[in-house]
Amino acid sequence: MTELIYFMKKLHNVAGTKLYANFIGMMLISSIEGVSIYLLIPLLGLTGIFNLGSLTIPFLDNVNSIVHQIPERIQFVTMITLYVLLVIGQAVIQRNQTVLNTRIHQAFIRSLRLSTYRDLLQAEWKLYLRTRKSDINHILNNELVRIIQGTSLAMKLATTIIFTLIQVAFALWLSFKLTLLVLLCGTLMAIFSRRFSRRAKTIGVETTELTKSYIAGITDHFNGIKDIKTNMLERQHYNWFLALCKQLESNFTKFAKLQTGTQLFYKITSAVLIGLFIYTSFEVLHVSGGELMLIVVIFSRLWPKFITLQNSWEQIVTSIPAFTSLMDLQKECEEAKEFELRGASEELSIRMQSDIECHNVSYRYDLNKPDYALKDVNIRVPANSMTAIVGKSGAGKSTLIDLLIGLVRPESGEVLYDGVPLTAHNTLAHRRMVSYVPQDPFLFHSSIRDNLKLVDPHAIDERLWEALRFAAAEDFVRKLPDGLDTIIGDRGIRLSGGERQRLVLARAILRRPSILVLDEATSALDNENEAKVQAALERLKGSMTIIVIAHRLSTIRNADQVIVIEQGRVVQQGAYHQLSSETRGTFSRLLSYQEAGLNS
Ligand SMILES: Nc1ncnc2c1ncn2[C@@H]1O[C@H](COP(=O)(O)OP(=O)(O)OP(=O)(O)O)[C@@H](O)[C@H]1O
Repeated sequence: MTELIYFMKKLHNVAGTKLYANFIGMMLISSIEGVSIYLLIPLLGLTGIFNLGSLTIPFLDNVNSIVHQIPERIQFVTMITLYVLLVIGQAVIQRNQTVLNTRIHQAFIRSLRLSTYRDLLQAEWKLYLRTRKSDINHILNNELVRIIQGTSLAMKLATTIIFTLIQVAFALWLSFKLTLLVLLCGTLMAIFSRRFSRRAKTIGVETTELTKSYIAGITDHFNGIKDIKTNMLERQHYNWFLALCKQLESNFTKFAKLQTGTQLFYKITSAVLIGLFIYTSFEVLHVSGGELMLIVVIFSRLWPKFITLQNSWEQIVTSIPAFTSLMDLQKECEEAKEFELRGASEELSIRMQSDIECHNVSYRYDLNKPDYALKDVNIRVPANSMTAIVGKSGAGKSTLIDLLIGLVRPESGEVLYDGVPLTAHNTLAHRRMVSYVPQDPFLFHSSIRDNLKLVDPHAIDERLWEALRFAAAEDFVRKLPDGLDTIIGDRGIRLSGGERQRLVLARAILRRPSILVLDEATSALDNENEAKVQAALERLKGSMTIIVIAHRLSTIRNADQVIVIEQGRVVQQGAYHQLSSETRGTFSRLLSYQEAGLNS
């Protein structure tokens, strides 16, 4: 319930006065519907089906006296015209209200999408270390839709409640005892229906879990489709998918069964009650035909409202787990917030002058476990030089880079830029100096030009070619039929691994960073292209700080400094030739493994 109120408040903030207009529209539609049905009674009276004058009830007395003021020859036509006008009026209002309702809900979904997306962008890297990307996709796709459905239903429910109350008041005026009896039955039914609502909530939780698994599964499978195809894993994945689809089907069927079960229950009760009322009225109380008609009208107007209320409530309850998912994600984002997107400067404001240092830096991914990814690290990365970080797989190289660029914060110790400790306040200003090239480059399904201009939307073609030349990518781009306008596919799938790496390197250079970080960024290059990239990096030395992680040690021969990490600790630090001459050191061992053709 708290979740529902929270999102209704958000809806109110987005829609403002339009929400009231929408509400009034819904009320008008329901009122006209009610009035036009009650108008049928005098209409039927005029046809002579029963005698209006025989009824001694206030509403019909008033209507009767108004009807008798109309000249007799046009009474019937006037009543029919009034009825038709009311129905047309209702249809016109209905159309406008539907459009307004769509506008409100589209604005609301946009606002939720934008705020969630912004919160995610503003969150620290640590949020992404513990959250599955597919869960984020799931919330931004499925759960948002369920939230909109839930809030929309809540609005309708509020209108139904108000309208039911008006109808109850009206019905009480027409027949106090009968209405009281209907209300009593309704209350008993509502108490009995609580078990339906509890069941609806359980189904809702199951829906969230199943759709989450669905999105996670298909994301994983299609990310790893090459693995699936090359290892012939299609059958296993198909069987998994089949089982999940069956569970989803069963979940939706369960909800449909629940809803129709509630409806059936209410309808059966309604038939039994109406039968009982008619029997008692006719046989025991000996009421007239007109009053019996009234009983049927009241009952047929009021009772379906109880069914609608119960059904809407069940649907709202099933969407509550979606509300909770989004609220949890928002809370996590808020706790992990590292900056405010609005007003954030795009400038590469600072340039590093002296060095980056780590003072006794230790880091653990999981504070509840004893294993440190890095322990007591003390290093210095001088400005405008090339530093290489080497070590076995899992030694802690990428973690060290993440700490150096402020993506994660040390558990203890400090990272300093030009002697100033990196803090929550200045991290982003420093990170703007960095261009990072990962091992698995990130490219969009768009043209080469768009992918490059992502970092500098105003860059002219000449600068794009210059960056491509630098990254040894000019030749292959020129050979492509559409050159810079070539569409490169999902994550650049239409290019080779080496071509992708060179494109991302060109993009990194285009930014003219103060610090260039290459995390295994040349691993997919052949010897010729690697030599070209090395020569380019050599030219850059002196104008920017270059930090390189490389498994292939030949690529770091020109480094000014090599840092060797083993099991999270820095075990050697110095110039390439100095370290290679320390025969008992880790670096010499790594070198000899590679020379012998073994993997480190
Ligand atoms: N997101 C994570 N959650 C938990 N542990 C992690 C995470 N990322 C890395 N680790 C652990 O931290 C340690 C250091 O990992 P890191 O990725 O820094 O090694 P690396 O030297 O870069 O390895 P590689 O050369 O294989 O990329 C490893 O033991 C790894 O299992």
